[in-house]
Amino acid sequence: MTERQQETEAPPLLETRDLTVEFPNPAGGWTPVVQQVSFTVGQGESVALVGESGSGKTVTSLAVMGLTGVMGGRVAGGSVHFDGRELTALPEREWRGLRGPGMGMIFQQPIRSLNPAFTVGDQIAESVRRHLGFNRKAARTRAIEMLDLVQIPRAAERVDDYPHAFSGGMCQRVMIAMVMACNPRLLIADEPTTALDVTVQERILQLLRELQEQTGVSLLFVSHDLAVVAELCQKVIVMYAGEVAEQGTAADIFLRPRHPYTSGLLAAIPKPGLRSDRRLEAIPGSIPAPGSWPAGCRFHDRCPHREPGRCDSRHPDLTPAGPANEARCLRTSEIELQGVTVA
Ligand SMILES: Nc1ncnc2c1ncn2[C@@H]1O[C@H](COP(=O)(O)OP(=O)(O)OP(=O)(O)O)[C@@H](O)[C@H]1O
Repeated sequence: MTERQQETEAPPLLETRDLTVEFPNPAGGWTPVVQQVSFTVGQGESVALVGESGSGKTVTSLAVMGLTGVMGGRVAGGSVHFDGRELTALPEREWRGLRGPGMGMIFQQPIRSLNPAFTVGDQIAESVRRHLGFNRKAARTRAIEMLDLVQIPRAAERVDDYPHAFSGGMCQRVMIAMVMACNPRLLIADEPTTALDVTVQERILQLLRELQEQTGVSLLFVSHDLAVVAELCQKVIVMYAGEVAEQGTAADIFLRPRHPYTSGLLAAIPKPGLRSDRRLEAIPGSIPAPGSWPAGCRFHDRCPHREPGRCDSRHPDLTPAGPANEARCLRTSEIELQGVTVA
C-alpha cells in the first residue's frame, strides 16, 4: 500500500454524523438550529465551514467542543467522534481532559477571550499548568516559546504584558499561542480574522498555515468569507439554514459549485485572488430563521434556478454531485453553475 493510500484510509480525526442541535423556543418546546450535519476532518487536514450569518456554523463547532449545554441548547441527535471516541454523551469531567490537549478553539474577538487582569504569559502558563501539569517555571518557559512561535517580537519581554498592550492582530496571536501551547490535535478557528484589517488578516492566515505545517494540527476553520477559505482549506462544507448544502474539495467547490447557494456565495464576494467573469451580486433575500425554514429546499425562495412545484415541495437529500462533491439540490445535474478561479 502506498503512503498516499494509507493517508486516505486513515480514520478521520473528527467525524460528525447526523448532528442535530436544538435550542428552547418561547412556546416551551425545542427548535432545531442545526440538523443532521455530517462531515469529517482528517489528521492534519484543514476544513472550512462556510455560510452566511445564522447558517449554523458556530453552533456546529461549539457542539464539537461539547459546549452546546453552556449556550442553553442540547444535542438532540447524531454523533461526534473524535479520535475514535464518541463525545456527545461524554461526562463534563472527561471533557476537561479533552479540551486543551485534544482540541482548542479561537474566536473572532480575541480580546474578549483574554482576561484583562492577568498578563498574557500568566494566561498561557495557566493553560499548560492545568492541562499538561507543567510546573510554574516550565510553564513560563513554554509561554515564551509559544509567543515566539506565533511570531510576537521580543517574546521574553512581552510575556509580562497585559492584553490591553496588544493590538487586535497581536491579541489573536496570543490566543493562538494559548490554544497551541497544549499541543491540540484539532484547532477550531471561528471567524478568527473577521474583526481584523485586511493586512493583519493575511498575516494571521499565514501564521495558521505555518503552524499547521510545523505541528500537523488539524484545522476546522469557520468563516463566511470564501476568499479567505480558498487560501487555507482543502475541504469546504457549505451550510445553509442549519444543514449542509454542499461539501467537497475546495478545488472542486470553487471551480465548479454544484449548489446554487455556493455559486451565489462565490459571486457575492469581492476579493483579489479570486477571479470571476460575473458581476458582483449579493444573494437576494435573507437566510430563514430556525423554526421558519420553508418546505422543500430551504434555499428555494432565494434560488434563481428553482422549479416551482418541485423545489418548494421536496426536501432534497445530500447526494453525490461531481467527482468529489455532495450537494443538496434537486436540480444539480440539470443546471450549469459558474465558479471562480483561485489565482
Ligand atoms: N444560544 C442560542 N439560543 C437560541 N438560538 C441560538 C443560540 N445560539 C445560536 N442560535 C441560533 O442558531 C442559528 C445558528 O447560529 P450560528 O451562530 O451557529 O450561525 P453562524 O452561521 O455561526 O452565524 P454567525 O457567523 O453570525 O455566527 C441562528 O439562527 C441563531 O440565532
